[in-house]
Amino acid sequence: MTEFLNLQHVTSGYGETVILDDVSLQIAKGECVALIGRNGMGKTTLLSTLMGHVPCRAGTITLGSQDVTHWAPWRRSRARLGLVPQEREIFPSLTVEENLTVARRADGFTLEQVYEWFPRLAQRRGNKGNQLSGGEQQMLAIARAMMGGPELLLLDEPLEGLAPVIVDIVMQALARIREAQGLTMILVEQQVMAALAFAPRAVVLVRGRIVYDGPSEALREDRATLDRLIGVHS
Ligand SMILES: Nc1ncnc2c1ncn2[C@@H]1O[C@H](COP(=O)(O)OP(=O)(O)OP(=O)(O)O)[C@@H](O)[C@H]1O
Repeated sequence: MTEFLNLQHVTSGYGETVILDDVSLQIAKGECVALIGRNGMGKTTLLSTLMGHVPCRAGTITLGSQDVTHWAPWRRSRARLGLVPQEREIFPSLTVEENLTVARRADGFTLEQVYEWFPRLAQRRGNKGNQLSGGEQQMLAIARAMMGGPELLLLDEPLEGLAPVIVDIVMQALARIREAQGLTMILVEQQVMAALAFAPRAVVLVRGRIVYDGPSEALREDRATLDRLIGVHS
């Protein structure tokens, strides 16, 4: 496997508190990984550590051939790390199109391209951020991240609070983006079955440590392990 992202013995946390504890993880270019676990197990902290919003206290993070362990967040974005944050963080007083164009990079994707992935956004292009439904805001958050031309896209609970029909639209768009661009993705999601169906590989965090790293399908079929590690009953 040619590693694209390589975490070696990464430890990070907040103040005195250690959250990620000696995490080692290698992800190849084009891979899609579901990062799952119960509430508070460190999934968002892992994404924040990758983005540089939470400092890495020990260990190393390499992206491509570059050691980014101590890089500032803006430098990591420039190195093509893209984040779709849980809070979406779209600009409420800007239109859809303005939200997208402020995030545009010369070597990122075009408006036409993201509208092709999300036709609903094309229809709403003149609407302000605060006039969008939750699903449209989520589509905009993903589309905006794509305007930056990421090679590694980190998604923090993109399905949270969405109606099932919108979940399908968002997942289909993500699948199209992945296929077309060979994008590497880490998907943090509480909708575990949807995440396991989408991503071929699953990583499970329990109290800041990786306790499972393997095929999603094996985990989907092993309800006892899923229940023990994540608490999935259905
Ligand atoms: N800014 C912060 N300051 C202090 N502690 C924090 C901060 N953010 C998160 N934590 C703590 O870190 C631990 C891991 O939180 P994190 O948000 O990474 O978990 P998670 O797996 O993403 O959970 P969830 O599924 O609920 O979002 C939790 O105990 C949480 O309370």
